[in-house]
Order: sequence, then structure tokens, then C-alpha cells
Amino acid sequence: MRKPDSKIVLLGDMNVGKTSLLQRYMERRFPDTVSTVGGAFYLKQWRSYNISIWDTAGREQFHGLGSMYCRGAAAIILTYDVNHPQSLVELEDRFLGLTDTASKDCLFAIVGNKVDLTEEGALAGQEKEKCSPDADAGDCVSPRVPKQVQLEDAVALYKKILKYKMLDEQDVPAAEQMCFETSAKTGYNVDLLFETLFDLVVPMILQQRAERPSHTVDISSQKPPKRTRSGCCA
Ligand SMILES: Nc1nc2c(ncn2[C@@H]2O[C@H](COP(=O)(O)OP(=O)(O)OP(=O)(O)O)[C@@H](O)[C@H]2O)c(=O)[nH]1
Ligand SMILES: [Mg+2]
Repeated sequence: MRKPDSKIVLLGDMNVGKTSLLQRYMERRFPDTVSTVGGAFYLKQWRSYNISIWDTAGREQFHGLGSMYCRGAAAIILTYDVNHPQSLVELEDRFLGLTDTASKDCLFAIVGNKVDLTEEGALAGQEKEKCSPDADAGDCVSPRVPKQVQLEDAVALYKKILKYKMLDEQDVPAAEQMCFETSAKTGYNVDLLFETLFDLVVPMILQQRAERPSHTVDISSQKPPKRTRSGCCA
């Protein structure tokens, strides 16, 4: 297997929907999930580049592994549940510190998932109406509630992260570009999330390649070996 050109990592509390988001994007479906143990990754080919996308466990007992998964990451997706304010708080308190091992110019996306469960999700027109008793489980919609975490709260966290990383707002993508509300269940904004990050990561790959010392030899600048009388080379 070719070494991935870049790495993206999903972080966030248990149950926020990290595995579901990744499966929605990679497999185009919303299967039942079990709580992740350790971590797992998918390889995505984007243009001519291979990007690994790591799913991590949100459960407290696996917390120690988080910084290992983040090592060298080009982008980190900090995921929360729009219906659970504590899951946004946890991103700052528990998960941000794990990203110290990421690449120095690592990008951050902040993602509020499960927007289909909110009244606002209905306004976005991305949900079917309530399920009937004989509908498929995937078609069922839970009763909608007002959204508990607003996009502005995610934008505020993004700005805090820039401070924590001592980054200038001018040098990084704008908060509005990097804060998303998604639904792994309906697919709302899921392609946009991943593909925005892929497009931002590609120039980073090219820059790394340009900075890396070249191991290739320019054969056109090599003199041909002298021929000897026996026809062999000196
Ligand atoms: N309604 C709704 N449910 C979701 C959505 N995303 C995930 N879920 C459900 O939330 C539960 C947890 O989803 P997971 O994807 O396993 O969560 P996780 O963040 O990977 O959890 P850990 O692996 O324990 O860290 C599952 O029952 C999912 O079906 C969503 O967008 N909408
Ligand atoms: Mg999981």
C-alpha cells in the first residue's frame, strides 16, 4: 500500500457521530454503529493524492490514544452534537490538547452533527416527515427540538483555537468556512465538509513535497561511462 500523502483525524466525544459521518461519506450510507474501540482509518483518493481519514474513539478510556492518532495530521475535525452543549465544551477541555502532535500548520474544522434532530434541520429541508409504524428505521425521524448549540458557539471555539495555536486569522481559512453543521443520517453537508478539507490539504501536500530534499538523480546531467576495448565499462 502506498504511504498516504496526508492525514485527517476525527476527534470528539463519544456518540457525537464521528463514525457515522465517515461512513456516510465513504460508503454513502448510515448503518448502525458500535462505539469505536481505539481507532480505524479509511483511505480516500482525492485527485492523484491518497488521504487517510482516521476515526477515533470518543470514550474516556481511549483518551490516551488521541494524541498518537493526531501525530502529523494536516487537518483535524472536531466534532460535537448540536443537541448536547457539553460535547462542544469537551472539545476545548479534553480534545484540543491532543492536537499538539499534529502538523504545525494543521487546519481545524468544527462540526456540529445530528442537525436533522433539530427544528432548524427541518428548515434546511433535509429531512423526511415523521416515520410511520411500517417505515424503514433509516426513514424514521425523532421528534425535533430547538438546536442547543448555535453555529456562533462553534465559531467562537474556532477563534479560541487560533489563539491557543498562536495563529493569525489572516493566515488560516475563515471561521465561516471551517464551521459546519451536518447530519450523518441525511448526508446534509457531509460531502461539503470532507471535500472542503481535501481541497485545503492538497496545497499542503505540494508544499511539503517542495520543501523535502529531492532524492532523485538527474540522469541527463550524468556523463556516460567510458567504453573500454573489451566493450565493457570503466
Ligand atoms: N439522528 C442522527 N443520529 C446520528 C447522527 N450521527 C450519528 N447518529 C447516531 O448516534 C449514535 C452514535 O453514532 P457514532 O457514529 O457511533 O458516534 P461516535 O462519535 O463514533 O461514537 P464513539 O465511537 O463512541 O466515539 C448512533 O446511534 C448513530 O446512529 C446524525 O447525524 N443524526
Ligand atoms: Mg465511533
